[in-house]
Amino acid sequence: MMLHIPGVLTPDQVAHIRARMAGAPEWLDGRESVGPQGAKVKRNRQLGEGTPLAVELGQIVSAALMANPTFFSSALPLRVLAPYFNAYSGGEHYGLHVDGAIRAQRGGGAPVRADVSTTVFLSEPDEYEGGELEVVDLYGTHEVKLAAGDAIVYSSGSVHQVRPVTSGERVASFLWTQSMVRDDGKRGMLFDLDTQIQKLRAQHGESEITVGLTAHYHNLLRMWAEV
Ligand SMILES: O=C(O)CCC(=O)C(=O)O
Ligand SMILES: [Fe+2]
Repeated sequence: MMLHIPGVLTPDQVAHIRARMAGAPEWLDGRESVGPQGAKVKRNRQLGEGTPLAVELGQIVSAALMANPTFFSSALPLRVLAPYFNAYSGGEHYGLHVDGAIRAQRGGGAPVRADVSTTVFLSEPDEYEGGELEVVDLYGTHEVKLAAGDAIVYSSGSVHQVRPVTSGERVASFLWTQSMVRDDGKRGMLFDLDTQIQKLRAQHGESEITVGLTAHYHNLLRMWAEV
């Protein structure tokens, strides 16, 4: 499942994050945070993991995502890893790769299984050329380039890449989530069911039918969720 979630961050939050990141000494070569396969195709910069600045800005992004009902319903988050921040310019890119399935938590804690990948765009599409996030799934290749503050949520099992940024600069935040529902197909079905129940409730109010369907949703969650 791939889902575009508009307006995860407000324009003020985007402006604040960008002002804090601009010219910060914490920017490092993105190859420092990947294994040998990723390092061959990765050319970008990232805010140093665990630096006070990355932690401070990461908290804004995590809090906004966790407060977003569409993110919650689509990702069904159990554990959310601290967000990262990246920047691409001057032809920088991140070639075809897959995100590692198991990720250590900074500062200890149980490892997290990456089920859902999220990119929150921090640059407007007209600020740079190229830089599309291309996600390959069963249905083909999907090109994603969203407004600043919008997020894309996709399966961490998908091969993907960030196309070279040929002019301007693309900055973004990205993170991994372990979902209560590991399987992408089941998670997608739960999201669809929840969305339809919400629409039914909005159009016709609460009724015996919405209560019955909500019971069905929770019974599926009980069957499929790990907590
Ligand atoms: O910048 C993005 O949209 C995604 C970055 C990415 O795929 C990664 O760092 O693993
Ligand atoms: Fe990736």
